[in-house]
Amino acid sequence: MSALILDGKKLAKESELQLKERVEALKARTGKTPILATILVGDDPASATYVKMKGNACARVGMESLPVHMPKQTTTEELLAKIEELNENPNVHGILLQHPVPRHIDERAAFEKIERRKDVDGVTCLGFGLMAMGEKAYGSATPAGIMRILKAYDIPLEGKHAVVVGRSAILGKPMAMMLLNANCTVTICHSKTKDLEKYVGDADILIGAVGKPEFIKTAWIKKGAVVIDAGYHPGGVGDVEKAGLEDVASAYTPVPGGVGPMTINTLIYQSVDSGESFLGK
Ligand SMILES: Nc1nc(=O)c2c([nH]1)NC[C@@H]1CN(c3ccc(C(=O)N[C@@H](CCC(=O)O)C(=O)O)cc3)C=[N+]21
Repeated sequence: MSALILDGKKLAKESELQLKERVEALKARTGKTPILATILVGDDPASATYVKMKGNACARVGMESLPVHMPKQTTTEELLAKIEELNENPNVHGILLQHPVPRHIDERAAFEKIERRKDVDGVTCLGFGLMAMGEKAYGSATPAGIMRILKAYDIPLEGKHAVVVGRSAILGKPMAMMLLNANCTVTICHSKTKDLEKYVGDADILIGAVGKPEFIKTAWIKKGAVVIDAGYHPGGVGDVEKAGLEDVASAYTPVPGGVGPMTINTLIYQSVDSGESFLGK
């Protein structure tokens, strides 16, 4: 059986063409460019790579990024002060704080400091709460990107059993709320779940969001399920076992080339939207 490949890389490319036009139109109208500030604290090489990829994506659509690199010994207070400064900078329309920050920093406090209108990565409690209530807010980039993939491929969601494996603040939890808002019946599984295989085996839509390489085994998955893999591990390994996946899934996101590119694209998409709302459509 050959499963449908949910090609996030292709969708992100297509979206970039549209965003480029919107940015050009905004520039023509206002003489200004949307600007995304990207904050990297410390020098984790993987995080540095992701932040660089986000800056490159800004450039491809004609936006600017304002990279802020802070040393690993930065205190919570120093980070909060930097975010406050970016909140007050009228030229900055979006703020990304790359997760994870060094352990001694209060990451939640830092996320919460981001002004609501500039929370284009959807990491604040207020943004989460509004989204969960079905109000307008920028969604957390990875789950919002996943929803855009499901929509682009017309994957039916209503009444389907969606199983989210993982419950992190910027992935599993918002993912569950987005799927619930799309009328899925949602189960959230996590490290303390007993009989994980049973839940995974009942999923029509399976979301791997645990952050453990190939933790979810192909043998557990129901025939015909739609499998979304939000895991990213060295060597192009996801949270879902690769071997045999295309024989059991009806559709799946590849790693790489699936959720990752749409995570970045969603950040850019929401940044362009924010730029438009600050500068005037
Ligand atoms: N505040 C915050 N927001 C995030 O959205 C966020 C974050 N922190 N911290 C880390 C995770 C991870 N993440 C990825 C983004 C793109 C790829 C991606 O595009 N990967 C390529 C492969 C890239 C490569 O390794 O060459 C792909 O899947 O095709 C992966 C991972 C965003 N995250």
